[in-house]
This record gives sequence, structure tokens and C-alpha cells, in this order.
Amino acid sequence: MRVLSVASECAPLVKTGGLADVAGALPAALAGQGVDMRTLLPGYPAVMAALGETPEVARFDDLFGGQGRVLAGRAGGLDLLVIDAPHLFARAGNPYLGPDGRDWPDNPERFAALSWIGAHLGVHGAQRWHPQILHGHDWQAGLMTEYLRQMGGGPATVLTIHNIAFTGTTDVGRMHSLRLDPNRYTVDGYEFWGGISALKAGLMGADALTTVSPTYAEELMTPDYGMGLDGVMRYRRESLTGILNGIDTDAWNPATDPAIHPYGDLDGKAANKSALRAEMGLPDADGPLCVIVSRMTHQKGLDLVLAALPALLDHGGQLVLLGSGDPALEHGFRMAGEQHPDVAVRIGYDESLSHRLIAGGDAILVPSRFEPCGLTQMYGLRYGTIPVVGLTGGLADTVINASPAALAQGVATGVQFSPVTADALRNALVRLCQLYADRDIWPRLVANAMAQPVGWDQSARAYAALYDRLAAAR
Ligand SMILES: Nc1ncnc2c1ncn2[C@@H]1O[C@H](COP(=O)(O)OP(=O)(O)O[C@H]2O[C@H](CO)[C@@H](O)[C@H](O)[C@H]2O)[C@@H](O)[C@H]1O
Repeated sequence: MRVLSVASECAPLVKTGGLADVAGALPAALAGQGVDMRTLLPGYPAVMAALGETPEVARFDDLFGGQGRVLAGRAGGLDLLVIDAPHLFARAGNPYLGPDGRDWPDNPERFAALSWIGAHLGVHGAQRWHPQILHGHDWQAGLMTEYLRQMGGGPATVLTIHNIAFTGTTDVGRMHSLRLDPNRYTVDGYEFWGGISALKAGLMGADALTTVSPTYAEELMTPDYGMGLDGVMRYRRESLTGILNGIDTDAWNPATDPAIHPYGDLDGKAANKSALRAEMGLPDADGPLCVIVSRMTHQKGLDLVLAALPALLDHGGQLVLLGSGDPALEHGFRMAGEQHPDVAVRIGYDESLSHRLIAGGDAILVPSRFEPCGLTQMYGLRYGTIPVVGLTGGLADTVINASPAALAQGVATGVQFSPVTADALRNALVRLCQLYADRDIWPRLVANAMAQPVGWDQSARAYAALYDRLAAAR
């Protein structure tokens, strides 16, 4: 089965969040299922540098305002098709944001080009490689189905929603520059509340839709989570499946992780915990050492942590945060770090440090207001770092709450709270401290967490089955 994955970011080459992890993990995860997956990526500077000299497989005189070509090669362990189009992608830093921290004004065209080339490769192939499935990710690949339609049709299409909050919406006046068919500016096309939405186009046009957890698939059909697209999701419910993300269990393996003191059980965490405390300048404490690794946005509920922090500290707990994003949240956490000796804050993005946090922490806090899947709670499980999570999306699907029943059955792996409010988080943190203090329960929680499967096996089978079904229906 040949599949072209079309993504705006892909680990290890370019990453701003979980989308990159998943786009980067799918090819290897699916190889075991007989899927030959190649990934189409924009040629950002980091991608071009990693790719080096490779053959050109297609050339375009006018790719949304300049010349462009597609290169084929391998980098970062991935089979890539890369769009070399300097007028669109030769920009340093974050793939989506300019130096002022705002979206590049031509983002609609930049990712229209990604989608257009995805469609083109679907129709014409590359170097005699013809994909049977085009698998796009998020709004950046949303217009692919519109372009395929203009090209007279092509392979079957899948669109995965990693986060419906990003709708790729722009002004209707861009119809021409985006090369969209005006006749498709309709409710069953790309029209969205009087504008253009690339995501809406893909949600209406793709043969199959997936999202990254079963619970989020249900949530997407409700006004609270659908971000104005819940009606579309209800309309397409027959075509929508929730397939849980896995994590890269090689990169996130506490027994072999080069960034930490490797370990295989609770006792082995101790060296990592004291190293983390030393690195962060934290004193010893009686309560749990909590960690957070997160983009700092409203989604992630970190304002709730600031509100609930006193309850954690009162019970002898500590907090280390690594993250960046919203300046007000960054400021709030910096202040907390300055005020409390038991709080340490590192603003920034640091892969290696994220491993040290997750290995050294007793618990990882993921108080998201919504969370399509979430990866860090799964890193936590694998590292015996107990997740404290809001009861939503993939957090509901991956963590087993330490309820009396689950404890009695010996299956609990973490703490869930609902609703996702500061009060409920406060209660959850107090519960965490009580569990942590129980010498009988805590080791069992950690052992359960570490034993829970968080890899790709099951989900890879689900994707492969979906591809087979779609290809067979052609
Ligand atoms: N400061 C920092 N330093 C180092 N690493 C950092 C970091 N901040 C974040 N990360 C890393 O970035 C990734 C974040 O992934 P998540 O799935 O938790 O959320 P995200 O909202 O980005 O992804 C979206 O897409 C994914 C993939 O489908 C869904 O799981 C998720 O729910 C959805 O919101 C993790 O690998 C995390 O370790």
C-alpha cells in the first residue's frame, strides 16, 4: 500500500507540536503493516539543509507566486518529497510565524501550495511512485481535495484532525490567489461563515476523516468542541473514526534514554528526581515533584495550574514547568518561580530537558480544556510519571483514573478531574498528594502506568485497515 502523507511539520526535522511527532512516527509505525509511506513537506531551511543534494522530480513555473520544484530524498529516517519554493518557505524560525510572533500573512497561499502539490503528486506520482492514498494532516492539507477535484480526481483521501481549533480560515477575497473554483464557494465546499476555510474544504471533501482519539471524535460533533465545525462533523459522522496516537517508544524508553539515568522501575526514578531537583535548584520535599511540558496556550489550561498551585505547595508538592507561548502565561509562571522556592520555570523549547523532566517527575500535569489526544501524558505513563489530566479527548482515553474501583481492581494509572476548572484541579492535586503518600498504592500506580501499552501497534493496524478499505472501494 502506497501512501503519501502531507504535513506542514514532521519530527525530527521541523516541530512545533504533536502533529510533527505523529507525522514523523507514522511511516515507521506503518511499515510493519506493509504500508510504504512517503511524506510531503515544505522546504523550510531546516528541511532543505537535512535533505542535501537530491533529485528533482517535478518543477513548476508558477507555484503560488514563484518558481517551485519537488525534490525526493531521505532525511531524518524518512522518505521525503520536499517542496523547494524559496518564495514560500525559505524563512528562518517557526514554520508558521514571522519574527513578530504573528502568522505569516501569506500562510493561506503557502499551505495551499502544499495541498496543491499533494494533489498533483496524487494524480501524477513521483519517479514512477504513485500513491494509492493521500493522507493529509490538519488545515494545511485541507485544500488538497479541492485541487484534486479541479485536476479531475485522483487517489482516495484521508484527512486527520489533530486540532480542530485551527481552521485555516481566510477572507473570501483570496479565492483567486488560492486558485479555488468560485463555484465551490458553497456550504458543501470551502465556504465557512462567509469566509474560506481550508479545513472545512478537507472535512467535506476527504473520503475518510480521522482524529486522534475516540473521545475527541465524539466531542468534535458537539458545539463546545467543534469550533463552529460541529455541524460538519455530524454531517460526516459515518466517515469519521478516532484512532488513538501512539508515542515513539524508542525515543521515549526510560531503559535506554540517553538524556537521563536509565531505569526500569520506581526505584530507578530516584536518581533522575534528585538530578532534576539539583538542576532546577529545588530543595528536597515531602510531596510529589510535578512537571509540565507544554505549549502555553489557552487549550492547555495552564492558567488553572497557577490558580491551583497553592494547594499543591501546601501539601509539600513541587512544580517544574518547561514551555513557551502566551506571554501572559509565561509571565505568570516566571513570577511563580520567583516567589516560591518549590517552583522552577524554564521558558523555551528543549527536547532533552523535556526528557529529564518526565524522567525526574513523580507526576505530570496535563490540565487541558480540550485535548485531541495528547502525547505528554503517554510519555508520563511510560516513564512511571503519574498523569494528572482533565477528563477530555485523548486524556480520557489513555489514563485510568485512580477511583476506588480502579484501585481495588489494581488497574489505575493516573488522576483525572472534571470539569476542567481550577477547583477540580485543586482537588485532583490534593488527591495526588494523598496517593503519593500511600506507600502501598503509589508503587502500584507507577507499575501500572509503566506497563500500559502506549506504542503504535494497535493504531497502525487501524490506519492500515482504513487505507485498505478506501483503496478497495476505488
Ligand atoms: N517547551 C517544550 N520543550 C520540549 N518539548 C515540548 C515543549 N512543548 C511541547 N513539547 C512537545 O511537543 C509535543 C506536544 O504534543 P501534544 O500532543 O501534547 O500537544 P499539541 O497540542 O502540540 O498537539 C496536537 O496534535 C497532537 C498530535 O495528534 C495531539 O496529540 C494533541 O492533542 C493536539 O493538540 C510533545 O512531544 C511535547 O513533549
